[in-house]
Amino acid sequence: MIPEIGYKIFLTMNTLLLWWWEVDNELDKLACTVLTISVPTLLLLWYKWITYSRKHIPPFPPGPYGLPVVGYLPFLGSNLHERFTEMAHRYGPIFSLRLGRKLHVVVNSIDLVKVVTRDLDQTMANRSPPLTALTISYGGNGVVWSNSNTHWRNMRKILATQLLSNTNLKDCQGFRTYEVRRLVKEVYSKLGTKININEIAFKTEVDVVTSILWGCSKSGEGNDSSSIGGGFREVEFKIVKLLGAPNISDFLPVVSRFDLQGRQREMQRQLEYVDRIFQSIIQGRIETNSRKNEGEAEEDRRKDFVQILLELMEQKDGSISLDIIKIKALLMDIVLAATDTTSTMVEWVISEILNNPGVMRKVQDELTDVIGMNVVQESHLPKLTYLDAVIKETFRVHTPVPLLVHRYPDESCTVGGYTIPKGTIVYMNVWAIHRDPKIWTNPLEFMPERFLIDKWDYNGNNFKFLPFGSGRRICPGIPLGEKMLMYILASLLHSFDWRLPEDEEFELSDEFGIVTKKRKPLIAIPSQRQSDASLYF
Ligand code: HEM
Repeated sequence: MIPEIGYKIFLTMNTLLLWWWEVDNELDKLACTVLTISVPTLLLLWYKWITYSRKHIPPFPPGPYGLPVVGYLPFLGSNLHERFTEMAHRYGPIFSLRLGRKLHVVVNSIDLVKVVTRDLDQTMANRSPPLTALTISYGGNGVVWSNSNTHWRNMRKILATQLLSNTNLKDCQGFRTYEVRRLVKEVYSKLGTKININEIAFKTEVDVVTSILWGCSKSGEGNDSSSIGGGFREVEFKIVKLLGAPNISDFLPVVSRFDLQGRQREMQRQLEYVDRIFQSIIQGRIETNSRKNEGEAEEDRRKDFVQILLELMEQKDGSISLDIIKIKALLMDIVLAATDTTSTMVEWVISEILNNPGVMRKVQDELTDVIGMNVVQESHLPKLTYLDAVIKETFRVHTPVPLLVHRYPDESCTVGGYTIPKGTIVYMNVWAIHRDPKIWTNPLEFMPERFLIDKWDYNGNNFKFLPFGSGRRICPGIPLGEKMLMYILASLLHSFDWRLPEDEEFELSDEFGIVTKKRKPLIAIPSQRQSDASLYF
């Protein structure tokens, strides 16, 4: 049977060959010869090229297998930063995992973070906002979730020159002093009672930030007529939780319109709450401005950020294109980025100080030396080097944004010898770097002294220590964040002794989110530390 089939194939080939060479003139014969030689040669070359390039395109980073359709999603668990660190021990400093349809890559070493944020900073500068982030950022119209484009550059420029410049921060010193003094006064009125540290720090930070943003809408220092309101902390906590929670709609776009977990709807509700506040501030300001234009007497006051943005919006030279949506998106970014991070850090620092009596003693000794029997002022802050080291050590151990905000390459690239295809979500696990025993001695021990040796800052140039990120997407709010942390902590620790309530369990575990917080809120009891009661008013 088989020889018969072989014979038939041979006959067919023979017939085809005879037909191929059946030509009448010399020119056709030449064409046949050229084709007979060139087609197999080209095929051979093409085959060689494919096998060569397959061998020379680096592979994807190693990683676990997942299930069809959902990938590794069901196995992730909740504390992503810890899970990713465990996986790095297994798969190496760079690994990949498929979540639904999307490839995710996690980078866990200083060398590779340097590649992402320095060598490939431009390629990796985009974001791919989750759907909840798109909702809360008015469609990615702010800074945090915007791609690296002209709009993003303009927004960062406005932040750097109009909001966070040295001059503006200096001009706003009065707001900070007022709110921090108010905090001390409030705690003084509650001596001996249980206080939720995050709650009081959050309120102070929100009041400072909103004063800088729209202070001129407040009818005077201390008058809360345009305050963002008591319910805002709960709303912000929900927003931050939703931003960090995995959403099936992001991983399986085919089901996204059903919003199976209800996360986009929940975020929409939070947006509506905050939007009502922004709308009333902006609308009120537009009306005030138009009354001024009609000749109403103008007070000689510094311009707040909302006023600056509205004036930029009116500029017709086309250098910056702003509209009300973009203004609201920028306000949202600032309020969200500045407040929860700062209050979370105040809570972690005081927790670590309470957990380490030796550290508490040294902090208080320094405060006594530098400030003595006076009210804490911003001019004291640069002299508090030990407190500064305590804050940095807390950033290392309890990194509040442990995976930074992910990057999203706009073209395929190579990191650590592996291919990262265009459109991969890239996380930088700075939490793992901050606890890497190859980099830090006794990394799990709280030792502020390590930050007294050498010069450390938050500018993302020392890749061992990146609590604010690095590269072009580094946090622009460092000057304000750093100042507020020092000021609130110095004031709370100089004015009061703190102790833990006996009936409350104290522990230091965390709960993952885009801002990773203390799992159990810190409750502490203040007592008066300064004999002079006038220091509290
Ligand atoms: C303790 C306080 C703060 C911490 C720990 C913190 C941390 C961070 C981190 C880790 C990032 C992401 C960086 C990256 O992706 O590489 C970030 C981005 C950002 N932060 Fe902060 N931040 C703080 C305070 C502030 C303040 C006070 C502001 C504004 C007034 C602010 C505004 C922003 C903005 C707008 C971005 C997005 C930058 C971009 O995508 O280009 N942050 N922050």
